Order: sequence, then structure tokens, then C-alpha cells
Amino acid sequence: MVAGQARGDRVTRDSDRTLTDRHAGNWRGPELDALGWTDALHAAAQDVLHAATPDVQPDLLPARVAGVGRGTFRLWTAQGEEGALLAGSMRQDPDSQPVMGDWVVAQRLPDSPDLRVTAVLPRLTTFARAVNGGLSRQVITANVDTVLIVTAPGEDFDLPRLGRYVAAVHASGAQPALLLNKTDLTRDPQPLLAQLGALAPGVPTYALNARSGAGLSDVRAALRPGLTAALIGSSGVGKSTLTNALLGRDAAQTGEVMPDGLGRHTTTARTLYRVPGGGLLVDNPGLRDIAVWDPEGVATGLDVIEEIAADCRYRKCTHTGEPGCAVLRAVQRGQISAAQLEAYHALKGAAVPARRSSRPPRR
Ligand SMILES: Nc1nc2c(ncn2[C@@H]2O[C@H](COP(=O)(O)OP(=O)(O)OP(=O)(O)O)[C@@H](O)[C@H]2O)c(=O)[nH]1
Ligand SMILES: [Zn+2]
Repeated sequence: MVAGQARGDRVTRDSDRTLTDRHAGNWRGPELDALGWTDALHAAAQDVLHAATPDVQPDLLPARVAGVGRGTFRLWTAQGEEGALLAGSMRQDPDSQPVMGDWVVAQRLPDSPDLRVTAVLPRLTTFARAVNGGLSRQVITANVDTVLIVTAPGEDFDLPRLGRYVAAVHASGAQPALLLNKTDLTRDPQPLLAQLGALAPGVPTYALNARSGAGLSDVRAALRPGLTAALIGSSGVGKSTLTNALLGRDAAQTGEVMPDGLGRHTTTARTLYRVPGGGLLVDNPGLRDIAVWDPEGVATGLDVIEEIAADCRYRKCTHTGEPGCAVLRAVQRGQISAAQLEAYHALKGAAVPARRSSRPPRR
């Protein structure tokens, strides 16, 4: 997965031409776009569709995983929310099973109230955690576009830790944003905001009082229609308060109870929400707790950069502009992304030298 990869353009009618009119309607439209459907997903879904036998094709539809239980799923389709189980072919391989945020192809069966998930579409971004004592990774959320890293004045304001969050988010392929909450607890939030801005140039920063709602409209504007956001940060920084403010309700109390009559999935908690005014918000406990994140994804990216760096002209190359830098050349060639390099610099503790001053140091 290429870090920082842009999502595909919104679905266009042109890309539907190979579908027969009979069921093309299932595969495009504003409702799917609002759930995060893209051209890239659409193309991948077409491959699945065309690999299916013609009698099955009309019963297939794209859906997004909005809740995961034990072998049960809650899916969002263009028609609304439905329960689902895995198709038999998918049950054997635990590694190929859908996670929160995944886009899947599902089949509607005439004799069942539940859809059957038949394929998971390629993930644009992934967040994983280490399991088995760090021996393997478990993907917990897919297709998050933006991660709001929440902090607050005081003890929680720890720049090196926040820098690691930024690096981890970049490594996942998502875009980070830094959010200073509880601005009411400091007389002047500006110096803190300036520090956040300097920590990660190019990463947007927001000032917020989630309790009063001051600054909320700026955060809201960052959640664009069709884009999926997630909140991370320490316990107590105000993630729940912000979530409730964004959703305009108490999500924890109203979001997770499935109405009766939808099969056996009453215990499948939904943790993907549509934000009024546009955008989606993932809120699952595993994702919230950055401490469980697997740093391996970042480490893997670092290894690649370190390998490439062996070809730099200077042995002590910092990969920030030296002539003959193999790493910067690799970025130019698209071998690694600028975001990966940024994550590398952040993890190495080197401030990313975005704009080096040519002025001599003052004394
Ligand atoms: N003064 C002040 N308090 C806030 C603000 N936002 C949230 N709080 C309070 O901070 C406390 C913790 O907020 P939560 O929203 O539960 O924090 P959280 O990040 O969801 O915590 P976990 O659920 O443990 O991860 C609550 O008492 C909130 O009312 C704010 O902007 N200013
Ligand atoms: Zn170099």
C-alpha cells in the first residue's frame, strides 16, 4: 500500500459502460458516493462482478462494512443498512475477512434476510494492531481517509508522541490532522498550535472546545462528503465529546442498538457513522487506542528507505536535499511516497526541514 495515496475520483458514468443496464443502478449513484465509493473501487468491483456467473450477477451489490460481530456484519448499501454473513467460500480464510470500513461485494439471496459477503475489495488504507505477542498483524479498520489526532493542553501535550502518531497515520496511507481540544483550559492556545504546526508542516491544525462547540465548524469542514475520518488520542482528551458534537447526538447510546426484525445481528455494534452535513466517522475502540497500534507498518516502510539510502552519495546523507540522494530520487520516481519519507523523518526524530532558511544564524 502506498502511503498518502490519493483516493480515486468520484464515480463517473463513463466507467459504467461495460455493465449491462439491468443492474448498473446498483453500482453507482450519490448514495454510494456519500459512503466513500470511488472509481478505483468501482473498477475492482467490476472485476468481481464479471468473474461471477451471469445468473448471480444481478444479485450482487457493493456495500460498506459499518459493523462487525462474530461472523456477522452490518452493511451499508445504496438502499440502506442490512445484516450480512460471510459466503461459505470466505469463511475458511480468516485473513481475507472483512473489517470495519471495508468495501465488499455482497449477494442478495431470495431465501435469506441476510446478505452474503462474497468478496472484499482492495483497501485504500489500513490500520492494524499487533496480535500474538507481536508476531502477527490484525487489520482492524480499512479505508480511513483522515485521522484526527486529538490532544489537549497540559500533560497530554507531548510533541514526540504526537509526532509518532503523525508518522503512524502517514504510514497507514491516511492523512493526519492535529486537533488541540480543551482550548478553554489554557489562557492562550496559540503557542501550542504553533508547536503543532511546526511539528508536522503541511498537516492541518485545529483549535477546539468540544464541550462548548467553539471551533467545531472548522473540524466539520475537514470532514468532506465521501471521506472517512477517525479520531485517535489518549483517554480523556475529549474524543467522545467531539464525536457526539459532530454527530449531534449521543452516539454511544443511540448508535449501536439494531432495530428488531433484522435477523440475528442484534449484537453487531455499528461503529461507522454518517456525519450530518457530510463525511463519515469510524469510532471503534481498537482504533481509538493508539497504544495497540502495530508500529510494524511504519517499520517496514523505514526498512525500505534504509535500503535505498545505501545508494546515497554521502554516507551521512539526511535525505533532505543533498546531491546524489537516492532516497529523494526514489520519491521522484514514485518508488516511495513523499508521505513515507515524511513519516521516516518524523520517526527518526529529525524535524522535517520543510523550509530551510538561507539566513545565517542570529547571535
Ligand atoms: N474543559 C473541557 N473539557 C472537555 C472538553 N472536551 C471534553 N471535555 C471533558 O473531558 C472529559 C473526557 O472527555 P471524553 O470525551 O470522555 O474523552 P475521550 O477522549 O472520549 O476519553 P476515552 O473515552 O477514555 O477515550 C469529559 O469530562 C469531557 O466533558 C473541552 O473542550 N474542554
Ligand atoms: Zn539520501
